[in-house]
Amino acid sequence: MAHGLHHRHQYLPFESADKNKADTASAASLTSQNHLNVLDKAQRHHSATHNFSAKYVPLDTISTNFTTTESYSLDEIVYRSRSGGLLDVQHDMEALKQFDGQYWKSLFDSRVGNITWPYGSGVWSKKEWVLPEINSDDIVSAFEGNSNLFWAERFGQQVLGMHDLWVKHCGISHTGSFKDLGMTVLVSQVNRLRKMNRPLVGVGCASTGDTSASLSAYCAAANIPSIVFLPANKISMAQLVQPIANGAFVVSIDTNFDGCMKLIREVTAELPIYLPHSLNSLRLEGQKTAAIEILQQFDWQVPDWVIVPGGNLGNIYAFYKGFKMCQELGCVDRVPRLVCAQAANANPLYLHYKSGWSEFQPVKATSTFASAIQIGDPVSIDRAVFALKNANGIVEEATEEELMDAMALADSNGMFVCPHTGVALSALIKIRNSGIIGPTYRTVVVSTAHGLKFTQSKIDYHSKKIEDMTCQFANPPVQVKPDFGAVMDVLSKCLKKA
Ligand SMILES: Cc1ncc(COP(=O)(O)O)c(C=O)c1O
Ligand SMILES: N[C@@H](CCOP(=O)(O)O)C(=O)O
Repeated sequence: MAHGLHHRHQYLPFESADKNKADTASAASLTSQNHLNVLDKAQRHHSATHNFSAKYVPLDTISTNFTTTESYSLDEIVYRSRSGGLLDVQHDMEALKQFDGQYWKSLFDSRVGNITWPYGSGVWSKKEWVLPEINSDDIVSAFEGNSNLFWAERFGQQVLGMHDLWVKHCGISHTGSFKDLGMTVLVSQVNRLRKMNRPLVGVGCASTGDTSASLSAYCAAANIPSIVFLPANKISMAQLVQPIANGAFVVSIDTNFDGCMKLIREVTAELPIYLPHSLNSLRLEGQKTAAIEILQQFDWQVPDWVIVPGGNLGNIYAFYKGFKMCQELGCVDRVPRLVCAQAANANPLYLHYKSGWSEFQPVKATSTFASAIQIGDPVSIDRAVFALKNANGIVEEATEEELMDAMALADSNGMFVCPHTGVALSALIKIRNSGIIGPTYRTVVVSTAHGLKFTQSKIDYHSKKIEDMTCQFANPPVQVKPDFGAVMDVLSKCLKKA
């Protein structure tokens, strides 16, 4: 039950007597007295009406510390500030600061593995920092998050001479990508708005394949219509079939992602269809929990570097925001340095960084095996720049050959990563080779989608069918006759090589 996709209250309400029993049971498994105190405090605190809240404010009021009275309730349907800039979700930090860092750390830790609705989700276990005011009954969740932080011991040592390298597998998730972390928040809020009789007939996105998969799954679970605009022939078959299977209205358009994005923005300006992109900062509230989760998984020790592949550029900001909130609320004392990694064929942020952050120029993104980040005009560019400037960040790029080799190397060391993770790993290889990342630095590479969504790229690589690519780590299967002698021959050759 804990791992199904739920939108109804399938667990007992927090205040009920049975819930108290459930809490007593889970509390019994907690070892420290401190945890018991925190659970107790949290329970009292939740039974009383808490005063945690959040609202939309213009992003530039945060990035420039400029004070303004412009703000919007999260129950409003608004994507842009009055001046046309991006919005951000701002939490009432004073209310959150009434509890110290130790309280929050213990509270979040106590909810890991809990089946109490909705806290078993890695996102909703941090509900107070995500969407504090939503009623748990309105939440649509697949108990997303709590993803594996993999110690890439062999890859780290053999390829990079590093012993403290980790891969955060955000793609091992309900629909196979990190988008689930944000989509549970967005679709839950849409569910709430529809219950409030807001005129929303559905939710509609443009997509390179992962946002659409996630949107259609969460909408289907909550019986909310979803519409997806996909660039024709530019996404993997596995990604294409996801929204089709989940009953979305799928429109294939003969353009690229940027063209689809422009169209969906025009359509949502005309029709009561909600826009679920990272342009909509609600999504990032869920995505930021991956950063908090990394800190939890390191027992609240801050890693030195975190490397994130970037496309529409919401996620790099979400990571910054998660780390920053932990610092501001006393859970940790600093934020890690961030790297945003782009495919060289879709590298507007990289070019902007290399120009010393002079005026941003979109690019025409060309075909890349990292198809989900084939984006030339990212909607969250301002967020990304803000995050990188404040996290002493770096932007790096990877050619097709570099990203495919890095993906193949990671796979040959026991992972099965997507090409976007290949982009991040290849950025790491470059930064490590330049000496900026030293051998002992604790480094986390964020893996954003499941490798099984991108098998065609692996098939092309291992069959050495890619034009102008050596495919140096290809491992094609050996064809053998159905004959014992022939099989023994190939085996003895293979064993000699080992
Ligand atoms: C698998 C995958 N990795 C990375 C990204 C980049 O994330 P963002 O658009 O938030 O930069 C995306 C989507 O753009 C994606 O689908
Ligand atoms: N990779 C994304 C592109 C859209 O990004 P979003 O985070 O703004 O929705 C996708 O899968 O569509």
